[in-house]
Amino acid sequence: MDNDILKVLYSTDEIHAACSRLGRQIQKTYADKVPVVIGVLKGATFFMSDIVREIDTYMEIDFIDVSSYHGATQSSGQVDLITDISTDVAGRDVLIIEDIVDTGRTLKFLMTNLSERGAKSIKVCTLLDKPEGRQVEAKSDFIGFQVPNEFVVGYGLDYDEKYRNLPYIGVLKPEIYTNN
Ligand SMILES: O=P(O)(O)OC[C@H]1O[C@H](OP(=O)(O)OP(=O)(O)O)[C@H](O)[C@@H]1O
Ligand code: HPA
Ligand SMILES: [Mg+2]
Repeated sequence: MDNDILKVLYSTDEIHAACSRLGRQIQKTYADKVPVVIGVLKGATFFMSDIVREIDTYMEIDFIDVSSYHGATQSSGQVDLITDISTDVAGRDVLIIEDIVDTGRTLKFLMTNLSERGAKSIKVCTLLDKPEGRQVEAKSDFIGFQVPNEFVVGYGLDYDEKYRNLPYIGVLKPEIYTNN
């Protein structure tokens, strides 16, 4: 897999340091609350499992599976809800955990969906923010890194469902997706 990577953006150690930093910020924000922390599948799997262990407060965790890239490097423009959370979020403080905010469509969909169900507050923590990709407004409260407008993979992020298990985050060589 390493041969398919143009450049490494964030090493395992840098990702771990970002999780610690974000965890401290989140812990302060929710010190006297019991948030519902929702990981967005599949991309946020590894980030979710690492970050919640950096936050020493009571919390509940749940997962929601939404999809819009369907293995491609461009958003289909349509966000599909594959599997819903099982928690009732009415009146609850919700923290969404994302791997990346790119066009902003997934986050906008989630914010609308969760606020319609009566969440008391909704905050967003994303490991990666790609502001140049934005098509709709979407703001995060806790951000690990700002990435350039390139297609990135690893640590949960996929191309064609692959590369999620890379332990670092890198830019995929364009010939990998332009040849397919
Ligand atoms: O800001 P956006 O342009 O909406 O992109 C961000 C979303 O896209 C990816 O999910 P994807 O649809 O690829 O599903 P996956 O997590 O299962 O790979 C990623 O994990 C984010 O959830
Ligand atoms: O750059 C990206 N890489 C992988 N998945 C993504 N989903 C949105 N943007 C990206
Ligand atoms: Mg994907």
